[in-house]
Amino acid sequence: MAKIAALKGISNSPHHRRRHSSHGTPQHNRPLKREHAWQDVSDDDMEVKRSKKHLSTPSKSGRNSDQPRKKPRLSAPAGTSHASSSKDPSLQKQRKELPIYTGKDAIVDIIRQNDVTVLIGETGSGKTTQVPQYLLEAGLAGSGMIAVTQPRKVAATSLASRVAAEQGTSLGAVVGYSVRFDEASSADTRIKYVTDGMLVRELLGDPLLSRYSVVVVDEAHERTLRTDLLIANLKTIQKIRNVPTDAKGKGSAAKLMPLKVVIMSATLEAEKFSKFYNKAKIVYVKGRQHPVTIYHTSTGQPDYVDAALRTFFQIHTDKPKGDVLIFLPGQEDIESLDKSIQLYANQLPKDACGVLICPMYAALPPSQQAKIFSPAPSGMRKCILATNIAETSITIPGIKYVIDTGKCKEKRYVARQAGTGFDTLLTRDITQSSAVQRAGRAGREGSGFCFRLYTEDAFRNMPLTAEPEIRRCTLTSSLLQLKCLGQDLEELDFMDKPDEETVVSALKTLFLLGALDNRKALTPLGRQMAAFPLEPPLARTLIASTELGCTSDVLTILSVLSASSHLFVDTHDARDVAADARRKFRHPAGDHLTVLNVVRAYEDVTAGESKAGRREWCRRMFLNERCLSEAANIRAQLRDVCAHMGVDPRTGAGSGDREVPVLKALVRGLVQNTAFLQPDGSYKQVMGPSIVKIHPSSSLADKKVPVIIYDELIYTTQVYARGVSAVPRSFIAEVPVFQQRTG
Ligand SMILES: Nc1ncnc2c1ncn2[C@@H]1O[C@H](COP(=O)(O)OP(=O)(O)OP(=O)(O)O)[C@@H](O)[C@H]1O
Repeated sequence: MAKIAALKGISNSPHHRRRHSSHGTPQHNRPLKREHAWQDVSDDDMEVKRSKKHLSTPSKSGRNSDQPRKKPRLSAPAGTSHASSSKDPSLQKQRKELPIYTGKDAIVDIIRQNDVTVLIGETGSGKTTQVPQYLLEAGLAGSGMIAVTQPRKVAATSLASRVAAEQGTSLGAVVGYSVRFDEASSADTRIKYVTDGMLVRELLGDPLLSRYSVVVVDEAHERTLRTDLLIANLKTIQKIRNVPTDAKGKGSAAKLMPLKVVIMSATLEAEKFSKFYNKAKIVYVKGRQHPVTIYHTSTGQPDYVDAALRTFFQIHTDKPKGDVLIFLPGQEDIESLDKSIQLYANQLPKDACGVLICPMYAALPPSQQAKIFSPAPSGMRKCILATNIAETSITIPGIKYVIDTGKCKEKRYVARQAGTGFDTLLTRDITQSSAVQRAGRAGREGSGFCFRLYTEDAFRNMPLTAEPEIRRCTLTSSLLQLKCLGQDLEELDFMDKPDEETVVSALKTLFLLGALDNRKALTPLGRQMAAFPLEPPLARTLIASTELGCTSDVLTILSVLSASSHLFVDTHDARDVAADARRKFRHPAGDHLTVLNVVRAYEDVTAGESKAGRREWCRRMFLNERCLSEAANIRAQLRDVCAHMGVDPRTGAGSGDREVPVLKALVRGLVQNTAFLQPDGSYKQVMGPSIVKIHPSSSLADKKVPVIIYDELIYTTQVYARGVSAVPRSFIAEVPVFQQRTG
């Protein structure tokens, strides 16, 4: 690889030690200098060990893989053996080289003998891809399916592709996946990678998860709210399904086979999980296939974006071939680093290896995220800039170097007073678990390197794992789902109990939406709301639209709100230009109807323009085409759900006055997000103590209107309302809960 000494300001001396001194955002025209003194800690780093193939359990009764199996294998069920003839030999060879392979028989035996197994194995040892296949091949799934849960969509879909390839079948046949708004499965599917949220949703229609004989809860250390809901429910389900046949009685559970639960992670408080499941068996898979050498900086790096930029170019200049994965907390930092790398990369000499930058964050649509898995063109080094979306489970081919800034964004419930509050994203230091997972993204196809932009002491002082989401996030949607299952959040057997304040807030929201009555019992409206894959306020809006005859328009608006990226492209420096370009879409009532105007205009353009033409139109209008195309997909799926529920999704399409019914429907769902104008020009929440301002990106930012409703509050220097519409006061008074108050 050509050296890049010609790059302005870069020194190529290998041991250039200097204290890091820069602050603030990267300055693009400042010369780039290497500034880290790296400390190699791989030899004594406790959590990432060199290859030692070994399997152990803490209990005396556990056998390791060298011992003969006690029980003969069960015969493989129909639908499993047919795949073997077309299995790719090189993939089969790779499977056999994984550390977990030597423990295969022991793992199968332990899972066969125990209702719940906690399996801990280093990153890359083969847990997620192999254990489900071992169980299927050994017949442990019987005639049922194996569900493997993942906290994130991208992991579920990419793992399903890999395992389908290992099984020699097409995706959606023996191996499939199911994530929100996307599914690939069939009657033949035996292993299904699912997001934890999707499995919780399945509970609503099938409370005993009767289609599954094994549920593997992967990356359980993340303790997402949905994982915790699932873990609690699996315990209840096992109590019903796993009793001896003669004690089951004649109910539907009598026909079901026992449910096996496997809890997996590389970084888990195993004892805590084991205790929760009545001393469940713990199995450790030791050893990793390829070593990862870990470096820490000798001093802290307050400007982590700048530090990442320097480290990337140190690697690019000095290190052999191999792609780079950089972990950053959020989209803004990713965009900033993207620009900086681009700028310096453009100064590389013509014969130097080029840089292909691939951003990766949740707001990118799945098709865009999938691009990170494609190989870089020859003569280029791929540099992926990712949030913690790429932290667990996934294998990104080609990644040899990881740069870990040590930062992440965490959702946290900000309570202003009992019963009111909102979730906001805060940047914070990561945990040891995250650091280990991030390092584990290297060393999956060969040896790897991880450059941590924090000191070894900082690593040792990090908490082992993050606080469970159930202790720090809004519980509205989960509470509604539990109510549909006839369960109470307050009574369910959770590993960690939620905060009382958060529970009160969720109960209050559901009561205001009409999902619960004043005895906290589920109403028919609440049950209807839970059937839509939408947050309760949006589901309430959709249901209101069916009564108000504007379902078609409301579906359009909700689809854009449910897309993972924002519709409007607003950079700080071009905000006025963007506002000018989009002026023609602006609706006097605010952002929701403006969104509707944009989608209608986009549909007109879609009808007459090529893909390139549409993209160019979006660029000129400062609109995010990815958001619009994703919204179109979501809309199609919501229409299907509506049709399934007997609601005509076309209601209101093309008819006259759209403004009044659409705003009324939005008020029904966003009733808790109402604020009144104050004499000083700010707005005061009607159902909370917060003083809010309209976000500068809103079409109402410089207007003073008496009453607003909004999609969300965000907390930066102050509390801002985003996605705002002006509504007449009379619309608020029409909401049943207000009528009850005044009546
Ligand atoms: N898509 C893929 N392309 C290439 N190799 C892959 C792919 N997926 C998995 N592998 C190989 O299989 C190995 C095991 O992956 P697997 O996800 O099963 O490990 P794991 O123990 O679950 O790791 P983690 O704890 O990081 O999720 C990887 O290290 C890699 O070598």
